[in-house]
Amino acid sequence: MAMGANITGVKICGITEAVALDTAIEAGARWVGFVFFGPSPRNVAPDVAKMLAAQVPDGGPGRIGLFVKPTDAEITRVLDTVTLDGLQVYAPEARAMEIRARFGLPVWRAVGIAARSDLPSATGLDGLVIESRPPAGSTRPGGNARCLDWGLTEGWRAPAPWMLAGGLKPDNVADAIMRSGARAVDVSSGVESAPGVKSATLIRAFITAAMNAFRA
Ligand SMILES: O=C(O)c1ccccc1NCC(=O)[C@H](O)[C@H](O)COP(=O)(O)O
Repeated sequence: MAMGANITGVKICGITEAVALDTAIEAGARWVGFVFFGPSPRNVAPDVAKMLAAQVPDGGPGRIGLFVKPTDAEITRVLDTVTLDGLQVYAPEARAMEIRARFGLPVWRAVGIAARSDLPSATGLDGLVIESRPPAGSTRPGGNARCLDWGLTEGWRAPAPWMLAGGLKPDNVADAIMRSGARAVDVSSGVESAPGVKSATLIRAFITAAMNAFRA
C-alpha cells in the first residue's frame, strides 16, 4: 500500500465475501478493507479474511485491516492469521504511532471532523482518513453512511496523504471529489444493497464515477 504524496484511488471497505472482492479488484480498486470490529455488520473473522486476502493477486489492491481502539493482542490475533498491507485505526495519534512502531505496517488514522479546526495539522502516520462524526448513539465510529461538509477540506494543507470517507455513493462521489479536493475516496455503505451486503453493480458504478472525476 504505497502512499506517495499524491495518492489517487478508491478504497472499497467492509468486504466480507469473495464476489465483492473480485468485483473490486476487476473494477480497479486501489485498496480493499476488512473490518475487525465485532459490533459492525461488516465484521469478518480472521480465518475468512485470510482466504479473502489470499485472493488478492500480486500487484492488486492493498489489503487494509480496520480496527477500533485495538489492543496489541487484538491486532496480533489478526496478523497471526491474515496477510495485510496496512492498518486503518480509530485511535488517538499517539496510540496509532505506537501501533505503527509495534507492527511495522503503514497506519492510516481515521479522523471524524465536524469543523475545519478538527482537521489535523500534523501527523507522523502514513495517511489520514477524513470522515464525518458518527451520529449520536451510533455503535460504531465509521461506516455510518453519513456525509461530512465537503467544503471543510477545500484548500486544506494536509500533513499526510489523505482520503475522504463517509456517506459516499456512486451518484455523489464526483461532487464530493470536486468540492473536497480529495484525490482518494473510501466507501462502504454506499456500495451495499443492505448493511454488510456489497453490491457488485454499485461497486463498479462507484469506482467508474470516482475515477472519471479524478481524471476531470
Ligand atoms: O464499516 C463499519 O461497520 C465500520 C465500523 C467501525 C469503524 C469503521 C467502520 N467503517 C469505516 C469505513 O468503512 C470507511 O472507512 C468509511 O467510514 C466509509 O463509511 P461509509 O459511510 O459506510 O461509506
